[in-house]
Amino acid sequence: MTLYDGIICGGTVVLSSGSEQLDIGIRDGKIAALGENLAYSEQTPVFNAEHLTILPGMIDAHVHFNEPALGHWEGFASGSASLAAGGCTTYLDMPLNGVPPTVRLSALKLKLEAAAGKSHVDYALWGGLVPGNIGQLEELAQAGVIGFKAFMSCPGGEGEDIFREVDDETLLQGMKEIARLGLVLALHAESEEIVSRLAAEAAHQGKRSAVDFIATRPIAAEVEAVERALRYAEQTGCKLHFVHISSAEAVKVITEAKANGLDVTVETCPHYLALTSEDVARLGPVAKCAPPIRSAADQARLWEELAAGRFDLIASDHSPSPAAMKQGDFFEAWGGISGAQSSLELMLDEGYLRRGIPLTQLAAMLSLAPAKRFGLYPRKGEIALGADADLALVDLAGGYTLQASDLLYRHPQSPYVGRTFGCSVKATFLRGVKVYERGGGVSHAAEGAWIRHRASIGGGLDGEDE
Ligand SMILES: NC(=O)N[C@H]1NC(=O)NC1=O
Ligand SMILES: [Zn+2]
Ligand SMILES: [Zn+2]
Repeated sequence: MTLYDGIICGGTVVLSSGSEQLDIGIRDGKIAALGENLAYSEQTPVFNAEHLTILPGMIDAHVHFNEPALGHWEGFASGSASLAAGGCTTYLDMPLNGVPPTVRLSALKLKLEAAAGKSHVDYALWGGLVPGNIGQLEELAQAGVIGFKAFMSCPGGEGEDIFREVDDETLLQGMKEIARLGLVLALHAESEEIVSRLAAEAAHQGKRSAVDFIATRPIAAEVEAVERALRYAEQTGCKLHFVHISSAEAVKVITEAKANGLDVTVETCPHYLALTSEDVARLGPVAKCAPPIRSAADQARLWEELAAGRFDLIASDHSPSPAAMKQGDFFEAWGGISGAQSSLELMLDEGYLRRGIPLTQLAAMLSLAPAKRFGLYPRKGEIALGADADLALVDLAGGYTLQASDLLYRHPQSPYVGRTFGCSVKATFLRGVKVYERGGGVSHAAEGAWIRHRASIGGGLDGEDE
């Protein structure tokens, strides 16, 4: 009889080819068997997943966990616990808003030290492209960052050693270097010229409301930045990934660039799909982010783009701050939404239950595409023989209303508190080990490991990658 370390029985398993009712046999943290009525011994631990749907664990390509230095905003322990509770098994931590930002090798080492032994799920790290650090990119790539991130508009934050937006020359030369290194450049695409001018005008006119803030960051600012970056990509051959795209207009431009042969991918976030500008006005700064959340009509067009398959991936852009910074004047408040724990449930609720978008299509955006784009595939990204047994077990009929006390963030704030979901994550498995079960919470052990970009294994830095 085949021996397994564990079996998950009777769930509806979302494969890349469609959903099937299958047992999953796990050995050495990997998926060792997928089949009906797998045979196992009396000693084998069994998790009964009848009535549950099993998706590949989400890979959240975009979180800000703030360590080193700003662990009181969010940390690896609390942030990763919230992800585990939300069905996410791997995350990609952005090179900001911790201090120092991950823009040189010494900072990457500090980031790794801050993360070691604290994460409940696996993680990979982004490096940053900022003015003056092009000479540092190669070392970061060799050490195993999964790509680089740059801001085309001011990222906010205060202090000396903080992440800064790129000027056009840095962007162009940085793209040349990143093309040479063969990695992807992720871009926050908003035109600094447009948004800073509009913000100054609004301040001058005493405009302070949520609606005023949204008007300072128009869709045109996103489209202009996207178009400029695509021109540079054409010149340099650099692979691009547009993070948190908020408008169908920008998607259209990116789709055309893909058709012209550019290697470019596009992400959106659940908040652009689940909230509208009216919600932002009602909720206040807890729903402030950049680019801002747009009108109901704009949101409907985003869903059309998503249903048509024109978004490559979905990520949370979890960018929290202490509660005091998410209150008061809308323009002064921190820009960033806490959403890490709710991404998968929001996409299943709004995408599958309400709009009938197939589970396989959602899983492709939530897991497979990020794994492929950022060098984690085939180890991660889908439920397949030989892959890590990273799984989200979901009850698609098990609705609930989110309470602040459900949130595992460092600061339990979220624009989704009070929202009723039609489904819920019941359990999360990381490399075959149950790390979360609804009602029982997140396991004490923090066994999440650093995963380096596949192409860098054997490169510069001694890591924990197995
Ligand atoms: N600095 C930072 O995390 N900014 C993020 N927050 C947000 O709302 N958009 C971002 O890019
Ligand atoms: Zn951003
Ligand atoms: Zn971000």
